[in-house]
Amino acid sequence: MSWVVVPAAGRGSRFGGAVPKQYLSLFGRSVLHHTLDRLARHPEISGLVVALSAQDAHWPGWREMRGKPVLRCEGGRERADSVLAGLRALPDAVRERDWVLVHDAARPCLRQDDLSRLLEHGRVHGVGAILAAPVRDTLKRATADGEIAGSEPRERLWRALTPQMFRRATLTRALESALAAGAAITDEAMAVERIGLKPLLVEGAEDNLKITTEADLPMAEFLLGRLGSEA
Ligand SMILES: Nc1ccn([C@@H]2O[C@H](COP(=O)(O)OP(=O)(O)OP(=O)(O)O)[C@@H](O)[C@H]2O)c(=O)n1
Ligand SMILES: C[C@](O)(CO)[C@H](O)COP(=O)(O)O
Repeated sequence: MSWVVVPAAGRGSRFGGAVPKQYLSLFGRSVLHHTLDRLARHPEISGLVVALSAQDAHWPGWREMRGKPVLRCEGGRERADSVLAGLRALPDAVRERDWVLVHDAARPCLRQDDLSRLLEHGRVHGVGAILAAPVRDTLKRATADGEIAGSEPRERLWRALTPQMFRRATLTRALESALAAGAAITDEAMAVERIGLKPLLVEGAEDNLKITTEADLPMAEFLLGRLGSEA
């Protein structure tokens, strides 16, 4: 059984609008509710820690989801600060070598079988693992003027998704080191790579969408509707 840290303290500046995107409605419930519900639904998830903005005026105060405990903590300036705060807010019962997952609040379309596969392969591999999707488009590098400077070979290029899973102590120390060094960390794996470890890539569904811009919300609604009460 594993706990999940859910970074939900972002402002959604790329999305825009007065309400942070994690609180926008999909089928009458917030994005965040859908995300927490999909995590809590999985039999191997034992609890959730949600990192919230200090200015969060929308948090409904959930204390449990599907009978599993929901704790909250104050997030930080960057996503990595929020994740570290969440790790520090985990119950003492979560031991240093226990596996902990991190999953974006803005990803409500997580599939149960993807979560199962991540847990299975991550535990076997032993260092840590992330859900990811292979790049399927040709990638171009741009000049400052928006012209094509060159094409990047896409062999062995993957898009990092979440959840990402690591042992509590490994991720805590890796994030503390990265933040102390002022390193730009946009996912947990980067912090762990930085200390010389090689987490495993576990292929996940392309529809594990991160709601980032306005165009993503109707897409998330379509994908969530298609998942239904799925797996
Ligand atoms: N200081 C931060 C920044 C982001 N997040 C969370 O990290 C996830 C992924 O981040 P992103 O999609 O970038 O969300 P925002 O930071 O809100 O978006 P933007 O960068 O457009 O402001 C989101 O669930 C967001 O709430 C967080 O907990 N703490
Ligand atoms: C963690 C992540 O979702 C993996 O792709 C991504 O790095 C988050 O980036 P954001 O700019 O904080 O949304």
